[in-house]
Amino acid sequence: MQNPTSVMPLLQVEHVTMAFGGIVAVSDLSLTVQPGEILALMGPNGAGKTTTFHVIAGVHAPTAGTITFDGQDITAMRPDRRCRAGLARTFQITQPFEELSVVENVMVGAINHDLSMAEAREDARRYVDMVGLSERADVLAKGLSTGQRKRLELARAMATRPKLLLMDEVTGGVDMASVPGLIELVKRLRTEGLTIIIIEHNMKVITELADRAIFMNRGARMAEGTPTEIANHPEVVELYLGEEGGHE
Ligand SMILES: Nc1ncnc2c1ncn2[C@@H]1O[C@H](COP(=O)(O)OP(=O)(O)OP(=O)(O)O)[C@@H](O)[C@H]1O
Repeated sequence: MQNPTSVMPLLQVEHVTMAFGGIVAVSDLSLTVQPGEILALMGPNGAGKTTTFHVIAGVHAPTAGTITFDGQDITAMRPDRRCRAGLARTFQITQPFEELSVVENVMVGAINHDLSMAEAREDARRYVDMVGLSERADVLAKGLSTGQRKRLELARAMATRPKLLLMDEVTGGVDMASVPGLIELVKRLRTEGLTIIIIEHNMKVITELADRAIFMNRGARMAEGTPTEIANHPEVVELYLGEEGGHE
C-alpha cells in the first residue's frame, strides 16, 4: 500500500542517457526532486551537469530514458511547452536583450502567460522589485553589472511563473560582495513555493542553499546526500574538493 504521507515528486528523471555520437555526456542518470526542495548538481568540468539541464529543459531529446514533470511525461515535449507547464531556467552566461530595458526584458517572460502589454509591464515591474532591481528598472540591460544581470535572469525566469527553476551557477562570475545578496534572494524565492535545481561549484553556496546534492562524474551519479555529507565524501574530496582549495 502506498504511504499516505508520500508526496509525488515534481520532477522524475529516469534512466536518462544523452550521447553525442560517441560521447556519452549523461549515462543512465535517475533523480527525483520533491516540491519545495533545492537540489544541487555538482561535479567537475565535463561531468554532464549542463547536459542534464538541457535534457530537462528540452534542448536535447535524450538518447534513452524518460522525464516526468508535475505528473506529465515531458520527454518529447517542446521547450516552449515545458515553459508553459512551469519549467524555467537561468543561464551561466546571462543572455538578456541588451538594447531592451530591464522591465522590457522581464516582460518577455511575463508575455508567456497571454497577458496584455499593460498587464505584462505591471507584472514585470513586480518581479523587477522582487529581485531588488527597482532602481535599474528602466535602464538598458547592457548597462547592468554581472550581479545585476543575474538578478535580471531570475526576474525573467520568475515572470514565467515556474514551478521548477533550473539555475546554472547563479553566483558564477559575480564579485564576492554580491554573493550573499544573491543567496538571500534565492532563499526568498523558495519561500514563494518554488522548487529549484542549482548547478553550483561553490561549496559554501551549496551548503547555504541546498537540501540535497548529487555529485556527478563522467555523466553518472557518483554520490548523493546532504551538502555536508557530500563535502565529506572521500571520493568527492579526492576528485574535487581537494583541488583548488575546495572551490570556494
Ligand atoms: N552538443 C554537444 N556535442 C558534443 N559533446 C557535447 C555536447 N554537449 C556536451 N558535450 C560533452 O559532454 C560532456 C559533458 O558536458 P557538460 O557541459 O554537460 O558538463 P558540465 O558538467 O556541465 O561541465 P562544466 O562544469 O564545464 O559546465 C563533455 O565531455 C562535453 O564535451
